[in-house]
Amino acid sequence: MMRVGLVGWRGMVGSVLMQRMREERDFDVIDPVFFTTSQVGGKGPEIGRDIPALKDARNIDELKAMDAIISTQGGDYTTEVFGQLRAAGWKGYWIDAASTLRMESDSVIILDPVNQHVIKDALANGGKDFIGGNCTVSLMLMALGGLFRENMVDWISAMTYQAASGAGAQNMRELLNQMGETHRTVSGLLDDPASAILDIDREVAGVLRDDAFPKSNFGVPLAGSLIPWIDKDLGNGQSKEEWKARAETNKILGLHGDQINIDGLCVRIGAMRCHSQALTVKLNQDVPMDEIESIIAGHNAWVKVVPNQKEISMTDLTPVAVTGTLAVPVGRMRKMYMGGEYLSAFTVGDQLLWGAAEPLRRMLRILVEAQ
Ligand SMILES: NC(=O)C1=CN([C@@H]2O[C@H](COP(=O)(O)OP(=O)(O)OC[C@H]3O[C@@H](n4cnc5c(N)ncnc54)[C@H](OP(=O)(O)O)[C@@H]3O)[C@@H](O)[C@H]2O)C=CC1
Ligand SMILES: N[C@@H](CC(=O)OP(=O)(O)O)C(=O)O
Repeated sequence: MMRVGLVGWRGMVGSVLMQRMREERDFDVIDPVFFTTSQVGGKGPEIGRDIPALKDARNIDELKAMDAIISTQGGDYTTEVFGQLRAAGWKGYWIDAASTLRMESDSVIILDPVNQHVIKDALANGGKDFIGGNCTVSLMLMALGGLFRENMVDWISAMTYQAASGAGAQNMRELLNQMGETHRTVSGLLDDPASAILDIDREVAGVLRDDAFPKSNFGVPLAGSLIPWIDKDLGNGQSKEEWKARAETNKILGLHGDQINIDGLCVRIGAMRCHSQALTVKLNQDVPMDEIESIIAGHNAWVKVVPNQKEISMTDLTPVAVTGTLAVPVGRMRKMYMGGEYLSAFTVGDQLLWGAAEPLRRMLRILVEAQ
């Protein structure tokens, strides 16, 4: 059995990974070794059998004994350890959720329902570094994979509505604290049916703008508001999150020279762990809607076409409907006034599942099956 080192398993992405690996009985087909940066000698996660005490995630000799390592520990850890490991002659497979190595020429960005061919080619050519994609990009490709497979996409504009979880566990907590604090301020007025809504609104605006409002993680209020910037400022008017859409999509699809243009605006909203995106797709040709829907629906087992009707869009095409599931609904699809080649679509996906953990465990399965 492959000896697989797991680093970052108790973090938020790592915990979702552990849950999925237990559900899919992945631990039955590997020999797992759990690492930590802070609790060496401590107890690892429950996987249904005895496992050794936690090993030191900075001990290169211990890491070198692994056939594969999955890291959900974060980019700083990857930066610190990966180079040392390779320099020490380690030839194992490195599977990582962090963005650090994504655009390296030796790396493949993994999303096997979309790019199994790219992954298989890399393995056949001795590829060892398999990196999970940006959550927003992976979820967009899971939704529209059929259009890409049929080479129907000319360009896409993506307007995103990204959940607090993308910023980390502390940010999810902060969002809830912000919601609670906001409600607390006006709960007396809310209880009084005779109170004026504009008085309530004034109180809410006051608390959101108060210096004491809990915002140390986001820097600004997210509850009752939004944040129209995610990740670094690239200095050209674009955020790094926006830059990833084109760069990563083309790499995932194995296209060279950024053949497909994708650009847009990335916005943080007060959802917990589902990212949503409003997409304008410029098709290469005017294809009838029923054909488009069947191409999209037939691409993978998780994408679900939601009819473009009010009721079902409100129930099935939301973060609340999708959270904690692998389903990737795509709906609000119609041709736009601009012409038959312009398709509008809206999609939602759990950014901790397909957006982070799921592609990693599936890559491990691909490696196990290739043994
Ligand atoms: N959040 C996201 O949406 C996405 C994140 N990623 C990548 O995954 C990386 C990890 O993200 P995320 O899982 O959110 O990070 P977390 O902060 O939840 O966990 C990272 C590490 O922090 C340590 N840690 C310290 N205190 C605690 C605690 N109280 N509970 C749990 N862990 C603790 C653990 O390491 P130890 O056991 O060694 O102390 C853990 O593995 C990111 O840096 C990013 O590179 C990728 C895609 C999406
Ligand atoms: N930046 C994403 C989360 C993330 O971790 O992205 P990346 O893996 O590309 O750094 C978000 O904030 O929603």
